[in-house]
Amino acid sequence: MAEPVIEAKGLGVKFAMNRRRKRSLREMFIHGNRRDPNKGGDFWALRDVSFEIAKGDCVGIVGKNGTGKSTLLKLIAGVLMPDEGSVTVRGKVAPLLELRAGFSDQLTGRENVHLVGSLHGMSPKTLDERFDEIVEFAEIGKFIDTPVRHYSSGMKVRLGFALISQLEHPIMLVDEVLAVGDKAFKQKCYAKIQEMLANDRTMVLVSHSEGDLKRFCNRGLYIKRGELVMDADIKGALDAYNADTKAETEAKKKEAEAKKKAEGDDKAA
Ligand SMILES: Nc1ncnc2c1ncn2[C@@H]1O[C@H](COP(=O)(O)OP(=O)(O)OP(=O)(O)O)[C@@H](O)[C@H]1O
Repeated sequence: MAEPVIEAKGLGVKFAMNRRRKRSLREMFIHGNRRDPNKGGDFWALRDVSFEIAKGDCVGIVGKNGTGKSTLLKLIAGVLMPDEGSVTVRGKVAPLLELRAGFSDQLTGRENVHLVGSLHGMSPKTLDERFDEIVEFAEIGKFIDTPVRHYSSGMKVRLGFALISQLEHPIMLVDEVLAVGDKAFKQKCYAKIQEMLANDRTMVLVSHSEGDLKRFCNRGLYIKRGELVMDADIKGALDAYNADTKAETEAKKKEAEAKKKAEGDDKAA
């Protein structure tokens, strides 16, 4: 049997709860330059996550906000190192993470396309040949010579997608990108992704859109509080996630009703 393209074994990442954020002047004035010890400490954003992804698979990662989906993509992309376990990726990765392709705000769209394209291994010749196609796909027009900091989030995503989808790398990582584009752009992205998957590429997609996940993915990983609780076909993973969400909503509703009733009983007494 062929080796998996992506292989995660016992993956774990922990973050410092209160470490990386700089303090505002106001907070420094109130608290001094000391950290609040109660807010410190580490927490595991992902723990003991193991799975294998075969060539040609399109895997959707589902789960609530803050459960570790983007963290998992960053581990696969190699931009984050695990604290436990390992991830082996066999092949080059085209990453479209965090609604941008790694663009620098102060550079123009044109400069970014050349810089980021070459960082991903595109030759100057290929970049020149494909430049017009990239700009046309992104519908950026004359704004290609404007610094990216003046772009709307939709424009950044369009240019990022147009560039990264030109890479011929066998593995594509996509984080919530499809949520940002307008309807017409989404249709173009769908067609492009279908084309890439038809060419036997492997894709890992993080999305909160059930429609997008069902459209592309044959498999689903459901992550709950940093743990992989379901590795199944996409319908199975979504069904498990939806069932948990429904149960949580009902439990919260019951809790609120009980609280309201107790308050009413107190008033009546
Ligand atoms: N660099 C970091 N430093 C500290 N904590 C982090 C860092 N990156 C992520 N986290 C925390 O790790 C947890 C998982 O974050 P992650 O972005 O992976 O969640 P997610 O499932 O992708 O969420 P969403 O659906 O909202 O995008 C969250 O609690 C988040 O606040």
